[in-house]
Amino acid sequence: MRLIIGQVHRNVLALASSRSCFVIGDHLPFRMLSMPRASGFHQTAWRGSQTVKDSGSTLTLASLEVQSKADYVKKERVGPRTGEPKPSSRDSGFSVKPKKVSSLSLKPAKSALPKPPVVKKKLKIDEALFSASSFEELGLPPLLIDRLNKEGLTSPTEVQSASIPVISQRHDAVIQSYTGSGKTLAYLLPILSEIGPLKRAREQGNSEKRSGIEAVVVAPSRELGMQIVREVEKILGPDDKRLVQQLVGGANRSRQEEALKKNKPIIVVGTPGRISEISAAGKLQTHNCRFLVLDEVDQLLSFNYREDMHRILEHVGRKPSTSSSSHILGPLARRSERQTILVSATVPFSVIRAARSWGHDPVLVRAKSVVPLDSITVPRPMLSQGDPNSDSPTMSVNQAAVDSLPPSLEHYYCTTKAHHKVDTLRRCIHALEAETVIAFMNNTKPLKDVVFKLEARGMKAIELHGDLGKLARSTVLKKFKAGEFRVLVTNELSARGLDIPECDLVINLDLPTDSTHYAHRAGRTGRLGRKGTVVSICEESEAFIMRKMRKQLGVAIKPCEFTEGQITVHKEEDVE
Ligand SMILES: Nc1ncnc2c1ncn2[C@@H]1O[C@H](COP(=O)(O)OP(=O)(O)OP(=O)(O)O)[C@@H](O)[C@H]1O
Repeated sequence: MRLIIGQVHRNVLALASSRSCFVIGDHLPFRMLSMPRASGFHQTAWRGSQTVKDSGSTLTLASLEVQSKADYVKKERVGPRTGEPKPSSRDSGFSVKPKKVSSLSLKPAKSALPKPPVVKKKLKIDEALFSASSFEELGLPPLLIDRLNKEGLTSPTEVQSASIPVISQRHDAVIQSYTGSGKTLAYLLPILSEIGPLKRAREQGNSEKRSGIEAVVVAPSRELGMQIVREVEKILGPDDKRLVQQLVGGANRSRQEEALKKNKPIIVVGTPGRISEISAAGKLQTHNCRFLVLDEVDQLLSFNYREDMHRILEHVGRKPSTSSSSHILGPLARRSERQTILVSATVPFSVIRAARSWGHDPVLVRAKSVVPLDSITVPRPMLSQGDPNSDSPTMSVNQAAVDSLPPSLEHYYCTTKAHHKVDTLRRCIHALEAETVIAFMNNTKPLKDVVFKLEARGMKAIELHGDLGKLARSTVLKKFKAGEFRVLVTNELSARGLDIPECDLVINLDLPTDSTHYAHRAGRTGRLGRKGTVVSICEESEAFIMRKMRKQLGVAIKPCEFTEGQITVHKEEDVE
């Protein structure tokens, strides 16, 4: 066995000892790397006491012995003018349903009365995700475990159980696990075990004295960057939260530079542009840095970030493997200089290749497996059998999306004319009785129009895009998370990393450009094993794209329509 991973929970960490066990061979798709997911996940998530529609040629999930909120028939009154169904309460095990603005009113109702407090529903988390061991078993320091317990975090998710020992053993790692599975803490916890006030006590004579920034976390968007900062702050606690510094774009740069000087943070989290800007100005000293994390690495390695990422990779930690002494001292010495951790739900082969060239004995960590990257070979396109387009260079990108989706998600698509999309969106939200909805479009301009149309029909909606300032963006998110708006209409900006646990429906008002983008958008719902539904609304001429994505992602994306306040799921043959 080439790698020693240390004391790890037996059921969780399956370290590949030979290439033949886990290799992605020419005929073995990428997904074969992982062990089977938590069983029964998908089906149990939908058990409820719903009435199921069963109608002749129409296939319902009940006929497949899977119950879904999509299937229950609701005896809803239909609005006299809009023909729109009235929302009814849902028997779904959710705690409380906040009252939404009636869909019958054509204009948003303005009332002089004080606003009733928004009661947010709680979506249930699937316990199968926590089949793994306790934080104690993973060897985290007691102080850190105390802090986690105070935050209500008592057991690690599967990907955390797999990652924490690997990172603690100083391996460079690529962490791949589906959206909402807890990847942020999967890398933050072992890092915070090694640096700062919560770190584990070192054996006598083995204490490394370090000062300055010890970890740099890079994320592609301000929102994701700030979300990671908040996670670190929560763990560090109020007295030590100054030890994490945000370096995101759009915020005041000189204030960030002052804070770096004054607070002497041990960890910085930021966007590539701002980190490299401050580094180039000589205000960010990262030579002693022990950890470099690239969150959403496949996006960070895209052309847009090339120059900034180049600088970051050159300046964070000492350059690996170039000095003659590091050659003499061997891989262990080089390894101590910087640990590189790459994270995403979608890992194309380009990331594996990059990780190999930056890392020392790097491993690929997934929820139930850890394999040396050396054992991974270029995957053959998934669609090679019988697909004439299978040699297209985009295939490796599509391949990356496999296993990126939470198993608790339901996927549908429906077709409509372009000018009826917003109407279909409204019908869909009512039929599924969704309360916290993220609707994605491809461009910024039409977002406002959609918001206007929804508001005009009494559905509280707000837009989020990159043209808004940093403050406006964070205000929008705060209000949406607080339940002040039912629909967030947004673009690709919100597709990655955004964690809004209450989100129960994602809608694609424009189809995503490929299955990787589909996966990240879809992953905004169904977080941490909660229920979630994804509906793509497209034109008839685009339906083939959905069928293609279904193949590429390896999930059922069922054709459906929304009529009379309910969803009707079709057999695929009905629409072909
Ligand atoms: N062990 C745990 N116990 C309870 N909640 C957890 C645990 N770990 C993470 N969470 C919560 O789960 C949610 C999802 O975590 P996170 O955002 O890290 O997922 P992710 O895998 O990075 O998703 P994405 O790929 O979309 O970025 C967050 O709200 C986080 O606070």
